[in-house]
Amino acid sequence: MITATNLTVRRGGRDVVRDATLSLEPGRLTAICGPNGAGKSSLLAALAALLPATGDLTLDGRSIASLSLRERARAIGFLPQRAEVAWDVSVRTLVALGRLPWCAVPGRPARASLSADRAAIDAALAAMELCDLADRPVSNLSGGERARAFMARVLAGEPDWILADEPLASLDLAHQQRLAACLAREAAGGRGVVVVMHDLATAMNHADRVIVLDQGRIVADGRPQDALCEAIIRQVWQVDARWLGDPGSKALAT
Ligand SMILES: Nc1ncnc2c1ncn2[C@@H]1O[C@H](COP(=O)(O)OP(=O)(O)OP(=O)(O)O)[C@@H](O)[C@H]1O
Repeated sequence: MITATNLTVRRGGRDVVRDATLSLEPGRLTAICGPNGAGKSSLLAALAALLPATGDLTLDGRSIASLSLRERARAIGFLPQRAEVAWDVSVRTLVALGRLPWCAVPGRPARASLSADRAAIDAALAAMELCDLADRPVSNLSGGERARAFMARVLAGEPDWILADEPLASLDLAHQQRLAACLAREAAGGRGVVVVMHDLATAMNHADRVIVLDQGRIVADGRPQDALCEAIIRQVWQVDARWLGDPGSKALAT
């Protein structure tokens, strides 16, 4: 379980996440929603201990700050909103970099065999439908293909937790649906999955829980139908919207 107590993130002289207190459970897909600038990316990065924050942050009862970088990287796979490659590599190499936390370093044995590494890389490439693109340089990919390659890098690491910042943003409709279903399956299989997303219908239809942030504060946290009810949407996004359709395939009319 990831537990944050009074987590506050200060950036540019302002508190952009204020007093966030929440417990995230494994085996669930949690969506973080909110308007632009609400603090979603800042909260996600702080939950992964990638951004300085005040307050308490623990993973299974241990302070995340006290974990080694390797332990942290094995536990939490983080997908930033704007992932970059330092130099141009093939898709397969990029995805293989997700295995780094499992590699041997002097004095410490690897916890995964080469065949386990290969299997994890192949599974991640297949899950993100990248097998045909595996030998292409990342620089030659389209925006959506590139986004899937970075997601595959996270999946290849087989982390206990997947924290992904807008992984659906540049995907076409079919790939959005398939990635949302993939993340829901990862959660059903026991991983903790936390995803920042703007598409409220995807959050409504796929998430087990939705956290709504507004101006750095958590203003709703619960089942999608409660946290994303029409009154909250009006209050937070200032849009008159109506949910249509049946549970699992709802659409938002504005
Ligand atoms: N490096 C930074 N320095 C100063 N302020 C920052 C920095 N990064 C973000 N901010 C500010 O922090 C606030 C929260 O930003 P954050 O990226 O967490 O929002 P967000 O909810 O993820 O937004 P979006 O939906 O636009 O991605 C914003 O007001 C933003 O301008």
